[in-house]
Amino acid sequence: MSSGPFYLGFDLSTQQLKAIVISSNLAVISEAKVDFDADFRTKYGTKKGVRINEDEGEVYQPIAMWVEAVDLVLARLHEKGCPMGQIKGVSGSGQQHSSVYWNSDAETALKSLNPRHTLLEQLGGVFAYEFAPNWQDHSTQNECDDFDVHLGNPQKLADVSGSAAHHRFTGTQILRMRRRRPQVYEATARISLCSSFLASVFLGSIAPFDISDVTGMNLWDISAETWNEKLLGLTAGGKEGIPALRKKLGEVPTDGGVILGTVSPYFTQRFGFSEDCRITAFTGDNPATILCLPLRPLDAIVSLGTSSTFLMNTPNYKPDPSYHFMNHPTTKGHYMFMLCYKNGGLAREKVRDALPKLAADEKDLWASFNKSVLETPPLDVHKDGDPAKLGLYFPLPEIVPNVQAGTWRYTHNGSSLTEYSASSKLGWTSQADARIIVESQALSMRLRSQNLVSAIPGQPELPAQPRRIYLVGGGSLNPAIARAFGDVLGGAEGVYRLDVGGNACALGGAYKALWACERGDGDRLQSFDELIGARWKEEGNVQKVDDGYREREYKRYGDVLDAFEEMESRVLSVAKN
Ligand SMILES: Nc1ncnc2c1ncn2[C@@H]1O[C@H](COP(=O)(O)OP(=O)(O)O)[C@@H](O)[C@H]1O
Ligand SMILES: O=C(CO)[C@@H](O)[C@H](O)COP(=O)(O)O
Repeated sequence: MSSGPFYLGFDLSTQQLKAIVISSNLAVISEAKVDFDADFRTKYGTKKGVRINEDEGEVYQPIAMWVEAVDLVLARLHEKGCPMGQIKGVSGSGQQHSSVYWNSDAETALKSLNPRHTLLEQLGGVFAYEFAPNWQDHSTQNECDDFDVHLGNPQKLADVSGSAAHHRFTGTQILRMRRRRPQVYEATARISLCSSFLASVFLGSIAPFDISDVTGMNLWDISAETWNEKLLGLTAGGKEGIPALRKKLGEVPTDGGVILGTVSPYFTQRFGFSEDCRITAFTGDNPATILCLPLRPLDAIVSLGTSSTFLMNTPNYKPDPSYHFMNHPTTKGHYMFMLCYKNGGLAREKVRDALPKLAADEKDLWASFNKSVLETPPLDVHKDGDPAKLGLYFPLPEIVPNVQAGTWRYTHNGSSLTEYSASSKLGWTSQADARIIVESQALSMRLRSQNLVSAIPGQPELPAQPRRIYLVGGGSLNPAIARAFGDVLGGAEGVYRLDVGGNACALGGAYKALWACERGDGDRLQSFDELIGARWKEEGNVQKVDDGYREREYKRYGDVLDAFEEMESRVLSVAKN
């Protein structure tokens, strides 16, 4: 094992709490995780990590479950022999947008944690609301409507805050909390995001928001680097409510590498952390993902977790209501471009579960799904003249585009788009669905990112496309998905999978802790890219899993992009009527 110092990164995602420990030279030393459904079974009443109130569109998670998971994941790291005493810095990530409402006892309780008792025993009573709205929550349509008009229109809101109003964005969630549960809003002393909640537990004091994660709230003015007064007024119910809301939100340090303090004595005494182990700002899971490798402009990351996201690092701020721009978590003047789909992993699982079972499925849950994807030709066009198949598979209401749940199947014969009907002579098998859902997710990403890609320097003969596509998240383990994403999205240098693919956000968190602790200062201050870029080696960290750009396929999918867009608008216009 390498010798210390070591750095610890967390990821508090929808279904799990993951931890990863790395050395200064970026070697992975130890990993552990808690899976909410598997480890806590029925204790918290969650399914796929969340609870749902269908009537109101609320999707939420018990905070007690997160609190209990912190002790458990650390106990697991400890049992594995992880040298806790040599951990010099801690950071991490949390699912974005999710909010925690602390009451006025919280600060004192965090400061006086007793290592002889569990966190859960001591933090049970410090929340004004015992649940955290999950990013899949869609209870805030009225609040989104209010946000979208408050600065004039959705584009103006996107210009200021990086995004138009979204159900899961924290500003709309806080506004709904004030309207729907005014007693909770009143009793709330501080509000955290999931990321700053986790940082607070380690710090033993309520931690500020991170400069990147704060841009997932619809409240932060990105260019002014401060809260937007008008949006605070809307959320607080008028000008007079703004000071109280500001207090709940706190100050936001603009430096992503800020050291917040040292670890709470609870962790030194209970798990053997060193007293000088430093806590740095925790960020969102997507911002942390772009920190898991030195990501150049024109590289793209596709995260295939519960949600699917498409991420790029760019110096160009070009906000639009249909996607998100967020502050880069470490690099001032850079932004994270993001598309976020609610129907990612769970939608693919639904299609997978409808397939006829194969013997191979006993060993690999994805065997029949993968066979179907690989044996179905692009767009299910078996021979010249067959129409292309296009579909949208949204078991949950979708974010991109903002449409209700449903499944839609269309065919396109080169000039016209027709809704598929079961009575059509043309067959549409469940095997075709496997290929079409994966293509559809990638086509949506290609459609919306086309203005961000350009010709690759040194390869002017290639059409504009990402240079590399990196796959991360649970679905990155899947070779058939890698192949189909390469077919649709290209990737001039290929499609790569991160070796800790399911743990990319936690790894990005660990790199952030390392950078914050070792970046130096004054004239010797190193940027994240300089520090991590100099230590990061491709070998052992990423594997090429697909060639990416194939001229014929890339063109074939390019030819149906307009039809795909048209299918989305038809679905949207029917949904609106
Ligand atoms: N071999 C695989 N093929 C496709 N999807 C997979 C595979 N293994 C895991 N997954 C998907 O990964 C998802 C979990 O990914 P993960 O990144 O851990 O999620 P999260 O961070 O949202 O909790 C599951 O919903 C599952 O559908
Ligand atoms: O809402 C978003 C991004 O805007 C989601 O990407 C969440 O950040 C959670 O993602 P998982 O990692 O749990 O899938």
